[in-house]
Amino acid sequence: MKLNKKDILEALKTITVPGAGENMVDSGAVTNVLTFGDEVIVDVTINNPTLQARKKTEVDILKTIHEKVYEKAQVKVNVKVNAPAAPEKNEIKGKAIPGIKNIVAVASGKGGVGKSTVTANLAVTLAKMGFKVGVLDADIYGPSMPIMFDVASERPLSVTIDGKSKMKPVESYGVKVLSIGFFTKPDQAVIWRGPMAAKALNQMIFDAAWGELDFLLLDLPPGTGDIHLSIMQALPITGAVVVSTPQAIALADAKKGVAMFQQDSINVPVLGIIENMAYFTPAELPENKYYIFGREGAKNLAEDLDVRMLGEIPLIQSIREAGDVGRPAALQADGPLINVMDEITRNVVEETVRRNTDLPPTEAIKITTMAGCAAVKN
Ligand SMILES: Nc1ncnc2c1ncn2[C@@H]1O[C@H](COP(=O)(O)OP(=O)(O)OP(=O)(O)O)[C@@H](O)[C@H]1O
Repeated sequence: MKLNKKDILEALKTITVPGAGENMVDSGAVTNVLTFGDEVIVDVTINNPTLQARKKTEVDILKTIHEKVYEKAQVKVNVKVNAPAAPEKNEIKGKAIPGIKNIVAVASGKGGVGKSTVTANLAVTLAKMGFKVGVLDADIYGPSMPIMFDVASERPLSVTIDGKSKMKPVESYGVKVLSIGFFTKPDQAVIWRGPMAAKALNQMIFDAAWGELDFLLLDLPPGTGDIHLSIMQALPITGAVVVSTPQAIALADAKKGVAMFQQDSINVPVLGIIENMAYFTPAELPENKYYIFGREGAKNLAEDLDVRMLGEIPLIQSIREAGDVGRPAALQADGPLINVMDEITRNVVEETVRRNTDLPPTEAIKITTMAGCAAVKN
């Protein structure tokens, strides 16, 4: 069949590119259409640089041409991203920390959704991939990293670096850990309020001997309170990952979490959403998936907010057991979590690289390639 350009343009007038109100032809997003027999090449330019936006544009064009013009048309879509001009001043806030390349905040709107479990598993997976990783547990309401890394009875030692006394993070499974939990008794209610907690956190960052780190994961307290603001003002946060479970109530809070980071005055890029406890898989029936808390809620939320869905973590008994005994489940030799965590971690690295390409380089945003990360190359 010989396709004609006019029919293609008419069909493309029925769809938009992400973020645009007008259809993709009238908005000027479609910059060229070429037809040869049953082949079509569509050049389209979009403003949104995310992988989802590019994929969605491509799929929408493909589907529309197949549905409205010719179902066997061979369609090639060239998506160009009209990258926003690099901001004049670096958007990263706070002082850059020498040696720390990326600070990734792990947040959740609601408590108990598994934010700390995800942080611990992300950390050990990044370390397995060859990255230098630190975890800073800033969850003043329930610091859980000392237990999750089996270092609850340890305390950071003091070391002298360049004549200054510094706090040496405790090391476990190749990950350097500092936690507000090291400075409180386990049974003591933590009633620190924002400024005090922020001061303690500042010390754990600026007065700590982290050494060289590719990633410092920051386990934030749940919610969107004052303490978050203090932390984000004090620290050069590269990007944030938001953890949610599939229930509507958790998703509503996750949405607030994403909105907090995206607020103009904060403007911390959201790397994506991770859905935890996405489905239940019993150990004896590893192929079965039971969506007990609802299905694809986080995926829909990610699409809605136009942020990346980084992956789904199942509800598995061994994840809870591993957390309780202080050996993150991602360290197991195999099991249902390994592939899932590898994929999510790769996605986090990918999004960090993408985000760093869009901003001018600073001390805080140095990872610009994924070279050296064997697992990422797979
Ligand atoms: N995917 C999972 N499968 C099984 N258990 C899980 C999973 N994720 C988290 N858990 C368990 O749920 C409990 C809460 O998890 P976690 O402490 O990580 O939540 P949190 O969001 O960090 O909580 P907080 O509100 O204290 O910050 C823990 O006992 C943990 O082991």
